[in-house]
This record gives sequence, C-alpha cells and structure tokens, in this order.
Amino acid sequence: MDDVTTDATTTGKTVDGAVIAVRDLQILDGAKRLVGPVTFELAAGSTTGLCGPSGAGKSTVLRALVDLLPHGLRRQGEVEVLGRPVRHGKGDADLRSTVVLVPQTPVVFGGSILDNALFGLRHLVRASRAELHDRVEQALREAGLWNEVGDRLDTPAQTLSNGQRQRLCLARALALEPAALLLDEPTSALDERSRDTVEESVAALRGGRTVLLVSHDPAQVERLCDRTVRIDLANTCEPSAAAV
Ligand SMILES: Nc1ncnc2c1ncn2[C@@H]1O[C@H](COP(=O)(O)OP(=O)(O)OP(=O)(O)O)[C@@H](O)[C@H]1O
Repeated sequence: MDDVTTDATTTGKTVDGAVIAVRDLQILDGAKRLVGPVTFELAAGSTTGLCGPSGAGKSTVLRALVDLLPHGLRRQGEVEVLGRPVRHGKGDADLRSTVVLVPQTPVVFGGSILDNALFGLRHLVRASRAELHDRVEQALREAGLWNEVGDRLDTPAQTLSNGQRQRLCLARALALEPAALLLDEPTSALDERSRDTVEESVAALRGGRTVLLVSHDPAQVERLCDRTVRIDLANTCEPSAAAV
C-alpha cells in the first residue's frame, strides 16, 4: 500500500484519470488554520484511506470536498472534481450527485426502506419510477443489503439494525452513481459482526468505485485500501503564506 504525505510540494498536475484532485487545501476559522495544507489525488477506481490523529481534520476535509463546510469555516486551496474546479460556497447542484458523503452516523428517515434508498435519487435524478426502482435494487445489491431487505422494501427503515442502516446509507449514496464516495468512519459505531458486513460491502466496491475512507483503524485501512493519505494536526495557527 502506498503512503502519501500531504505536505508534499504541489505539482500543479493532475494524475490522468484523477476523480478528485486536492491541492494545498486549508480550512480556516477566521485567521486560524484548522486543517492543512492537504494535497492528494484520487485515481479512478481506487480506495484511499484518509488517516491522521483526532482533530487533524479528516471529517472536515470530506465536508470541504462536497462543499458542505460548517458555517463560519472557509476553504483555501484547490479542489477539482473530474477536472472541474469546485468553488467554495457556490451550492453546485451537480456536485451533490458526483461526490457523495456517507456520514459516520447513519441518517435514516421515518419512511420505508425504499423511501430511504430513493432519497436523493428522487430529488436529483429525473427518471421513471421503474428506472428509479432498478437503480435502487442495483444499489442495495452493491451495498450487500438486497438479500436481507429485497422482499420487505415497504417496511420502516427504523426496523433495521445499525449495520443494516449503515449499508442502507451506502446504498442511498451508490444509487446516485457518484464519481466518488466519501465514507466517514463507516464502522465506528458498529459491533464486530456489523463491522464485518459493512467492510465486506466496502471491499466489494474496490476497483469499480472511487472511495475515500476515513478510518482510525490501521488494520481496516490495510484490509480495504490501496493507499493511504495521512494528514497531521495543522502546525501553525496562521494560514500558510501561499494561501493568504
Ligand atoms: N464548526 C466548527 N467550528 C470551529 N472548528 C471546528 C468546527 N468543526 C471542526 N472544527 C475543528 O476543526 C478541526 C478538525 O476537526 P475534524 O472533526 O475534521 O477532525 P477529525 O480528524 O475528523 O477528528 P476525529 O478523528 O476526532 O473525528 C478540529 O480542530 C476541530 O475542533
């Protein structure tokens, strides 16, 4: 597995086929630098582990990639998705289905399993009901959940176990057929058995999907990832000169 240090000098070049390119990304709270600078690229079909100490900014980097930084924080540096710059705070609708973040705690709504899997797809994609259903089935299969829920899609999603909920959220994201999937510690709240089923689902995506996985568990990163990007705690309280 390759290791990538994130304070590497910026080349200004994008690896052929990079789905996401991040250059000198910093997250600022006023004049205070919270995160970065971070530089990395995600090759198409790769599974990359995003690692680093608590507070280094792993979750915040994921949020910056989908342009959903917490209120008051701002971004400096470049983020490109499929060669196109992502501009901070522009509410780019295309980005919502191109790069999809699955948060640490599964967000399951009050409706049925089907409603939950369709959420996002229904709002972001114009397709017939049959087409939507096909995409949901495919996504549930890809997330390793179809065999458990395929015959009871109309039952409330709240009846699912935590591991199933996490895979439902994975399916909801996969249904959008995103160019990249960002997984924020997808197994941190799960028992060992549920962790294994979620890991199996993530492992099955390898090679086909582009995945950025935040994990505190080096063994998990070793099991699931082709390479690792490490970020360290921001070492000054000021933005770097290049970013000012
Ligand atoms: N809304 C916010 N306002 C101000 N600071 C924030 C905000 N959100 C996060 N931070 C700060 O940004 C830094 C990075 O936080 P983040 O949660 O991204 O780290 P992390 O590496 O994901 O941590 P962990 O591994 O503990 O989940 C921390 O110093 C955190 O306190």
